[in-house]
Amino acid sequence: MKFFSAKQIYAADKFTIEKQQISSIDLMERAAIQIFNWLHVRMQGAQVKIHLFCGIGNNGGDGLALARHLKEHGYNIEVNVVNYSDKRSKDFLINLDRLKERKVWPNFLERDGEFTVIGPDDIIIDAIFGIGLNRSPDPWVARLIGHLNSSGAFILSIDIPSGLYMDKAIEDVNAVIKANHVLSFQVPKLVFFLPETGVFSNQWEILDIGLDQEYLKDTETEFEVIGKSEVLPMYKPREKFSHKGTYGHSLIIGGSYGKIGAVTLSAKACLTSGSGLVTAYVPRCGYVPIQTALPEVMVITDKNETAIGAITFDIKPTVIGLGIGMGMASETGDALSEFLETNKLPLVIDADGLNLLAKHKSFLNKLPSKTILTPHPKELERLIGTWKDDFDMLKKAKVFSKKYDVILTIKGAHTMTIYNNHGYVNSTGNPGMATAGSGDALTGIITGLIAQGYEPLQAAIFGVYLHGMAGDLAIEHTGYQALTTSKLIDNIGMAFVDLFKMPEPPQEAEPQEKP
Ligand SMILES: NC(=O)C1=CN([C@@H]2O[C@H](COP(=O)(O)OP(=O)(O)OC[C@H]3O[C@@H](n4cnc5c(N)ncnc54)[C@H](OP(=O)(O)O)[C@@H]3O)[C@@H](O)[C@H]2O)[C@H](O)CC1
Ligand SMILES: [K+]
Repeated sequence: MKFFSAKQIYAADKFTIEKQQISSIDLMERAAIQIFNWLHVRMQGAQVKIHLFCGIGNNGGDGLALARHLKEHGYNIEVNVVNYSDKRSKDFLINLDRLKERKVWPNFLERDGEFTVIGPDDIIIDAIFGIGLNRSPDPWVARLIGHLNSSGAFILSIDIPSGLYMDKAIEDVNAVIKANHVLSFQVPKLVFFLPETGVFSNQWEILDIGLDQEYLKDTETEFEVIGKSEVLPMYKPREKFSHKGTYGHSLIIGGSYGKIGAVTLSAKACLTSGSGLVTAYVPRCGYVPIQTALPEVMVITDKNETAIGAITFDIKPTVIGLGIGMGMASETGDALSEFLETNKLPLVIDADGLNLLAKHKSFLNKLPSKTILTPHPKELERLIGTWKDDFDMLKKAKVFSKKYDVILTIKGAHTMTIYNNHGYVNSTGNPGMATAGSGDALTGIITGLIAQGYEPLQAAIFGVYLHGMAGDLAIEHTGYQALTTSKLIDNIGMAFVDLFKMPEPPQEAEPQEKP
């Protein structure tokens, strides 16, 4: 699914209105009915106090239309118009009239007014600002937002938490609604996925308001979210008349004294994701542990006992995963430098491999085209320098990726793969995966996919998805706390199987009539 800019969403509205021969008020009504149905299915007429806070634009219009439906179904509502501007939208005004016709009289909140008291068991509907926010809210609106956030009431935001911009960072974190749930129209918003802004949408879901599918399909976007429907077409079925040579030979290079486990996990994940053969290249101290833990994996040892001192081998691997548990010894740096001089094989580089690249920036020029780098934010900072905010980070990551022609897979709650000015944001995974060795497993999976013939970009995107899905399947039995990387690896197989499972049918809501 793509992430559209506010401008593209407005254009989609316009296109839909023309093509479906409807008016903008009809689209707003669709949106409001969808939200009403969502609430009605859950509340079943319960008389909990619902405070609606509506701006003066179309987000506010959605809120007023919702208020009308709630009133008609006997809900206990109080409507507040947050009067932050005189420039009221046409559809806001139409809905204000429709509400007054039903004898609902909103409170108009002004700069110096008092705010209503809200109990912790009440519900707040946040329809103050939508995707049209383009400057900091006035201090009194920020104060109102603070008042709502501190009420303890459940906050349901319409489209986007008020105070979040679509395409830039927040100036004042106290002037943003902290939503318990967001009902967003038609398409997800990138800000739900970025670390600094994602915290304002605890949970979110998309409501289909019938924007033109053809328009959405044909419009190019910079970022997209990766789910099952994006990765399924990438899957390469196994041939009946194939053998282990068909699926490539992965070489995992890394390890140092005390960190041989990292290579063990990576090699196991690589094998489990389907690599035909896997060899580990480790210092001598790694020989016995890996041979004992992983009988399927072959081992080549370095001349050194405790840290890699030369990367030379006489096998012909398809792809190399490099850096896990490798340490930063100067002789390891020299070995990497020498290896990169002649290496032509595809590379996946993680952990200390990345730290060595950051320490010796000249190494970056020696990487083969489309090398995959898998940094966590701290490793990324060592590579690209500091950033002001998430948007600045994405800009710098794109520049770096272009400069060195590398694929950047930036690990986080929503791991993002950046290449060729495009960003792929992963949707699988969970907080349990913040555990030792999780990144080592990811390197192994991506390496294993390249071994099987996946293009590097596809391997990075698909590998991140599978890794997250394996973690999601594993926590069904472990919970977050007890999830270990070994258990995640045990679920890689089921993550492949899950690709072919049909999604659960959506819950049917009671349809509502137009006014
Ligand atoms: N296709 C869809 O997704 C649909 C979405 N709908 C809803 O419409 C909103 C977007 O509505 P819009 O009217 O464009 O914008 P807002 O409601 O977010 O804001 C209203 C205006 O407020 C002004 N503005 C912006 N920032 C500030 C500020 N800090 N202080 C005061 N005023 C501000 C701005 O106008 P200006 O001319 O003054 O710049 C905004 O235009 C979307 O989020 C959905 O909820 C439709 O209902 C259906 C289709
Ligand atoms: K909102």
